[in-house]
Order: sequence, then C-alpha cells, then structure tokens
Amino acid sequence: MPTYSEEELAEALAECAREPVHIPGAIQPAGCLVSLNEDLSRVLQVSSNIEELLGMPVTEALSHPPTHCLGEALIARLDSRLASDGGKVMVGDILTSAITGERCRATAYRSGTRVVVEIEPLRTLGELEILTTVSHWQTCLAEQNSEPELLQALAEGVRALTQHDRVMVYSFDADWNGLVEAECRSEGVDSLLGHRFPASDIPSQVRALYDINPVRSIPDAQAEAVALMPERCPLSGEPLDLSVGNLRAVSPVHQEYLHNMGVAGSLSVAIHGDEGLWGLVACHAMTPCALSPVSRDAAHLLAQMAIQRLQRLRLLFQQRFRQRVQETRGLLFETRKELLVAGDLVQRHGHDWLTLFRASGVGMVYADTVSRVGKLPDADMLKKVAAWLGESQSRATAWHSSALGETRLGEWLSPQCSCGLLAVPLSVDASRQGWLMLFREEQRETSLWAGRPEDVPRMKDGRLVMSPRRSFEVWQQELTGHSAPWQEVEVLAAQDLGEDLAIAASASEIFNLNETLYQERQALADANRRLERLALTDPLTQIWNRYRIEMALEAELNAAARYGRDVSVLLFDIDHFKSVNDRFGHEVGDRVLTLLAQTVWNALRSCDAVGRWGGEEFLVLCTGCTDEDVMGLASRLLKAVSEVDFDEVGRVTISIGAACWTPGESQTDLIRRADKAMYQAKKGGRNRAEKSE
Ligand SMILES: Nc1nc2c(ncn2[C@@H]2O[C@H](COP(=O)(O)OP(=O)(O)OP(=O)(O)O)[C@@H](O)[C@H]2O)c(=O)[nH]1
Repeated sequence: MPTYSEEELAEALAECAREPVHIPGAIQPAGCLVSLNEDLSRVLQVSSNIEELLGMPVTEALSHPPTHCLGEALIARLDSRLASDGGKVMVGDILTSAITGERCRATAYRSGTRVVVEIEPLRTLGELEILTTVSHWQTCLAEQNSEPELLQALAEGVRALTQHDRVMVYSFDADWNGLVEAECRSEGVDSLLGHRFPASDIPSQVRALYDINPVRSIPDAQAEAVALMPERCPLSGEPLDLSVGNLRAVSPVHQEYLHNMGVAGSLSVAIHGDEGLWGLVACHAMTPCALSPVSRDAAHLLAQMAIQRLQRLRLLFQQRFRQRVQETRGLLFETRKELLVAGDLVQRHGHDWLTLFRASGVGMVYADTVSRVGKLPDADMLKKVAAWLGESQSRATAWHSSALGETRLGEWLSPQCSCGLLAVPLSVDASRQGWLMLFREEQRETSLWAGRPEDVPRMKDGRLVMSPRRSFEVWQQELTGHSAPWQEVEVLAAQDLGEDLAIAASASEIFNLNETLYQERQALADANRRLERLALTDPLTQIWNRYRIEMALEAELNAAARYGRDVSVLLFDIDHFKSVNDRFGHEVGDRVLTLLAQTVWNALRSCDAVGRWGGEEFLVLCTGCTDEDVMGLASRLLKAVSEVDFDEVGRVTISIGAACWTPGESQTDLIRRADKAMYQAKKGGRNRAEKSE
C-alpha cells in the first residue's frame, strides 16, 4: 500500500514535470553543435567537442564568423533555407568532418532568436540500403489487415532499420500508461510483450516534447554529456532550448531509468494519430548503439505509415460495423411492417444485437413493459435502473459506463454479470419514454506491469519525489470491475437502434389505438343494429312490429298516391285463439303465434310484408295488388296456415279481412275497412277471407 498521500503524490508529479529537460545546457556526444545569432553573422555557443568533428578549438570557433567553422556554402544555404522554411528543422546539408573524414549531416533549426546547427556523422547502413529496407516494410505495412499484425510488422521494420536489440510498439491508455502491443527482439533479450509501463515513466513535459520533436535518439545513455560553451547565450544570458534538436543531452533521471532497466542506448519514435500522441516505438540496445540520422528518420517514416494504416483499418472496422447495424435496422424495418410491439422486436432481434454489440444482455423498458434477452438483471431491477436514468440523465443522449461499480448503479447491480452498460433513451413523447439497455459482463484481465507503478514515488530528504524505477520485474495486477469499453461507433449505432425502436413503439401504439377505435366502432354499430332491431321487430314472432309495419304502410301509401300504384292490406287473426291459450297455456299460444307468423312470412312475395298488428292480429301489406290479386293472396294464406301442424294444438285457422286502398284514403280508414271485413269473415264462419267493398 502506498505510504504517501494524494497531495504528496500530486506535488511529486508536478515537481517531476518541472524538470527542465529541454534546456540541459549540454548535448550527447553523438555529434556537435554550433549556435548562431539570428542573421548568421556570429557564433554564440558551440559544444565543447567541436574540435573532434570539425578540427577547430572552441575558442577559435567562437572568435570567428560562422563561415570559419561551417563553411561559406553551408551558411549560404542556411540563409536561404531558414528564410523560406520559417524556422522549421532543415535536413540534408552534407559536409565532411575535417578530422575523421566521415560524411556528416547538418540539421538546422531556430531556437528563440538563435539558429542552432547540429552536425552528426552519417553511419551504418548506406542510404540506398535504407531506401530498399523502407520500401520493403512500407509494402509490408500496407498489406496488413489486422492491428496486431500491423504493429508487429512495424516493430520488425524498425528493428531492420535500427538494429536495436528490442523494438517495442506501445500504445497509451487514457491515463498515459503504456501497453506493449508488439515486440521484435534479438535472442537472449527479455520479452516485455503485453507489459504495461506506468504513466510516470514518461513525465508530461517529455510527452509534450514528442509533439515538437517525434524522434528521440540516445545512442549511448551513459556517455558523458558534452557541455555548451558558454553554457548560456552571451547576448541574452538565456539557456539554449534544444527541444527541436536531435542531440539534446539525456536528463539524469532518464539516464538512471535506462540504467536500471539495463538499457545502454535507445530510440523512441512518437506515433501520432488524429487525436494526438497514440503511442511510441521504443527501441532498446543492450550495448551503446550509434545510429545513422537517416535510419532514425526512416524509422519515423515507418511509424507514420503504420499509424495511417492503423487508422484506415479502424475506419474499415467502423464502416463494417455500421454496415452490419444498418442491416439489422433493415430487418427491424421489415418486421415493423408486421406492427410488432417494440418488446417483440427485442425478443426477435435481441440475440443478433448481443453478437453485434458484444453484449451479454439486452433489455428494454418501455412504458410499463420490460423485454429481456440474455444475461442481465431482472425486470424489476431494469425498471429501477430506467427510473434512475430517467431522473439523472439527459433524455437526448446515450449513457454508458464500463465500470458500473464506480457509479450509483454499482449499489444495485452485481458486478460479475453487469459490469458495463450502454443505455439509449427511447423518446416517443413526453409521457411515454423508455430505455434500451445493453449490458456487458466483467472482463477480468491480468495486467503485467514492468515494475510496480507505486514504487516510483520515493521519499528523498523528507520529501516525496518521483524517482526512476529500480525494478522492472514483472508484477501482476488483476484488473476487476471493468467490462470491455464502449466504442464511440457502438454508442452511435445503439442510438440509431434506439430511434428505430422508438418509432416501432409509436407505430404499434398507433395501430393498437386504431384497432381499439375500430372495435369500439364495431360494437357501437352492433348495438345500434340491435337497438334498431328491437325498435322495429316484434320480440316474440321476429317479424315487423306495429310501428315498423305502420311506417311501411305509410311509405307505400305515399308512393301509391304519387305514382298511382295499387296497395292492399290483409288484416287477419287466429280463430278461437282464446281457447288455445285456455287449453294449452300461454306459452303454447306464443309458439302458435310465432309459427303462424313464419308461415305467413314464407308464403309472401318478397315485395310484400307482414307485421304483428297487436295480440293475435297480423297485417299483411301487399304492394301493386289489385282486388283480384289480394283475394288470391288471402286464399293462399288460408291454405298455407291450414296445412301447418301446430304440434299439440293441431290445426288452426285464420280469418282475413282485405281492403284495397282508394286514392285519397287515409291509413286509418283503410285499416278500419280491413278490420270490418275481418269481422265479416268471423261472422261468416271463420277460416275465410272477406273483402271490404
Ligand atoms: N299466447 C298469447 N295469447 C295472446 C297474445 N295476444 C293476445 N292473446 C290472446 O288472444 C286471445 C284473443 O281472444 P279473443 O279476442 O276472444 O278472440 P278469439 O278467441 O281468437 O276468437 P275469435 O277472434 O272471435 O275467433 C286472448 O285470449 C288473448 O289473451 C299473445 O301475445 N300471446
């Protein structure tokens, strides 16, 4: 357990970050340095090893114009290049060492108001050989179709160029810890593949230097630094900022770090992605390793090519993922045509979404319904989570966490089965809202640290300081409480899915509402029909009631008056019906009435109608009937009734009174005449028809 407080650690880190690594006042002995004033007319500082490379003592170089130590041609080129390059590093001016006869490369850059020229011998691989090597690995990188293979090819390519004993490609996590993702090494050198390096290994100001100058070469970490003469600018008294250069002396802290790791020389090449520093290619040499500036630049070139390919691969992955999501959305649209409720959609497609989103469970809480597929909390818990999300989160955007234990939900959810959650709001309207939730299980990982991160801060003179690590022994750390992180592309895709589900939910609701409305309308129409029937039908005999037959008669008489048509009525009742009731009971009497009504109804033409006039009296309305016709119909009815067997009652007869309408006659008068005629029939012996004259 750390024995220091958070504040002490923060102060130690800040102190470490204040180390002025960019103005060491010295360079590495891999080359020499000349600093000039802005108009290139005066030498201001030189490195104390200038004589070893340029064959000229420090005092001589400082007391003569720059052309004396650097030559007329180089100064002329510097003059023109610096004017056009606006102070950027300038490479490619070659001169030959006066002492060793080696070809050297001069690199110039602006540092404040000064111009710095660094001179380094060109060594090892020939330029042509480097070109061939770069070209080979460039092709190789372009052919890689997976991230691990690509990073492995980068490690191998850089090692082919620099000949270091161990070349690692490591990426930074969100906290700037490094993870070794690929490695290429010579036999007998320990592997650090899969190891993590704590963020404190590269203090923030050193990381910032990688933005200015992506390549840091240390051919011999323990070589004595070469002082600048004088140490500060003789004009301004300012130290010389060597951030942009290649020769900056190694900070004592870094020297100790490399020593503790058993590394004699190193090369670090920053890998910058679209979002800044992505990682590093870190090369270690177990013995000092002189490196040609051209190889160094070539290594940088390969790193740049690799990151471009990496970004392309990630883009392709994202495109493929979104394509698959689009396909799922297409399926959703297809099934939406069936107007499934949103919950059914989850049941139907949930398993596909589990695969697509690498999730262990998918749930949806919408209105009062919960749908679940896979491994996830129970329905009540999902409702509780949805309620919390609704209260505490924006309704417009997705919410996600890959460490639920660190959130409010950690109190409710078991970390083993629900460690990560991506929740997407389904907003249908203000009153109806829901959440689509994708859960991920815990992803237990064993992290191999190259030394314990906590060992870095140490007490020195009663104060906590960040010290270079002494031990790089593998230390295992169990990472728990985390799921795989949610990628941005996954969050966006889940939001698309959420929108589709919200649309499906409202579509099915509208359908359900319409359905209910339709059913209610049907019920109303049925009730109306029943009412109408009740209002117009005789409940016993199921033929028209008096009201209905009167209406029909009225309409017929109006039409007859208008078009001069014939209309007749037959009024009849059962003979001696009282005795039927008396002998067999009222119920039997009812059955006789019903069967009689059906018999008459069946005997009529479709244009005629019969209604119950009251009691055991019936009225037949005959349209287009002359006197003759109506008596013919009356005879047919007498016959039809006489042929019916009325069960225990046996045969019954009826007496009919017929009346033909005369123009101008009222309905009442017409009926009265028919009634009179029926009376005549009764009087005449029954089971007969009489016609009103
Ligand atoms: N079962 C039953 N009987 C009814 C109904 N409406 C009227 N009646 C009976 O019909 C009988 C009519 O009797 P009356 O008017 O004396 O006539 P009748 O016995 O048919 O003799 P005539 O008409 O002179 O041949 C009565 O007994 C009524 O109770 C009914 O809806 N159901």
